[in-house]
Amino acid sequence: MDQTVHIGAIALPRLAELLHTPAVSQVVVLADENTVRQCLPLLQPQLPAGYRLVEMPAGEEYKTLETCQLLWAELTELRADRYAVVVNLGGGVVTDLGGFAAAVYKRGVRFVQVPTTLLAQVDASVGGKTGVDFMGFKNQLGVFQAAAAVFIEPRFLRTLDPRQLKSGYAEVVKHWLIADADAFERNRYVGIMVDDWTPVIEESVALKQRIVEQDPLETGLRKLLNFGHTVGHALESYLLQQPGREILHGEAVAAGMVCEAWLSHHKGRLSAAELDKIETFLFSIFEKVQFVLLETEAIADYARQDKKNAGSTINCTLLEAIGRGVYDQPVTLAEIADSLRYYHRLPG
Ligand SMILES: NC(=O)c1ccc[n+]([C@@H]2O[C@H](COP(=O)([O-])OP(=O)(O)OC[C@H]3O[C@@H](n4cnc5c(N)ncnc54)[C@H](O)[C@@H]3O)[C@@H](O)[C@H]2O)c1
Ligand SMILES: O=C(O)C(=O)C[C@@H](O)[C@H](O)[C@H](O)COP(=O)(O)O
Ligand SMILES: [Zn+2]
Repeated sequence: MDQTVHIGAIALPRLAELLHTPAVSQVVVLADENTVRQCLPLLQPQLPAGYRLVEMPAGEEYKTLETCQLLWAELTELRADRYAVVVNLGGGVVTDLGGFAAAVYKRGVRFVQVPTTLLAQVDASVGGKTGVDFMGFKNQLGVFQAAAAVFIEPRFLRTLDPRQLKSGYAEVVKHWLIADADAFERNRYVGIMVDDWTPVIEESVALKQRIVEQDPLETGLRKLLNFGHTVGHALESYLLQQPGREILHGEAVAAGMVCEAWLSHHKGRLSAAELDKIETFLFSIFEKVQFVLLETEAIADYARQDKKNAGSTINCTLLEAIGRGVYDQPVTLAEIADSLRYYHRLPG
């Protein structure tokens, strides 16, 4: 998967070059209610006159097929052809949904990603996974489709809520844990008090791209990028169904990484000392996700829909060491529930 990623002050001018060519018939910007207010003003000078804006409500609960229809209706009313370009301006919800909707409209129009959260800049906008949630399961419908290009402007992060910044940081930590022990060591005393995110974004994107290039369709190696997500998605999916118990994707992944680090230790792969190091670090940044013991089975049950599974075998990505992930490791539903009980017992 060949995907050009522009990072820094050069990004938005490069996007303008792409959009101001005769090969582009129409430009449709998809943004959510917050990125329209907070991010569109920075992007606007780079857009051609006559672009159309589609505004969607913000939040994971709107990452649905129904919301895709807003974009499909606008494209259809515009009679947009295959030379149209969809510009996804927002966090991972907008980039996942907008990428999917563009990939399906007339069997595919080009889209570009302009990620505005840390999570979308270090992870969601890169690598071509697009999709929406369905029947309570995360990213249940989707396609692998590379964006025409990705334009990352770290200045967007200036208006981002600190809780959202932390959520994105979980995916950065995930990248270190699966493939970069040195970065974990260098950064574990820094935390999220970062002035300029550019180097962190550059390193994370490069690491993700190295993996995606080798396995764009997730037949093997790419499953490393799913560390923390077997349990993380189960927790996120479960809590999203519970009114008033909102959880952010990165918060669920952080909890999932603790559980899956424990599973790695339980399976004899990861040392107790490294498990402790990971836990200590994650709890220095993330608050504990709250659930009651009675809920563990119901949460674990969501893992039966994980996309890495083969038949009834739940395949998890585990760690052999900090910086060394290993994929396709079978775990049982009972072990997943045990990992949640372990997490529940931890102080915090
Ligand atoms: N495709 C992938 O590879 C991939 C990778 C990781 C996560 N994801 C998906 O990404 C989604 C989470 O993305 P997210 O954390 O960006 O959430 P999000 O898109 O919901 O954005 C978080 C919130 O921040 C607001 N916002 C966005 N940019 C802002 C800015 N610059 N200033 C102020 N507010 C801003 C949004 O309106 C929203 O309310 C999940 O659905 C997850 O499954 C996909
Ligand atoms: O890019 C990937 O591959 C990932 O797994 C990145 C994850 O951080 C991301 O949350 C992804 O959307 C998960 O995909 P899914 O296939 O488990 O739905
Ligand atoms: Zn993720």
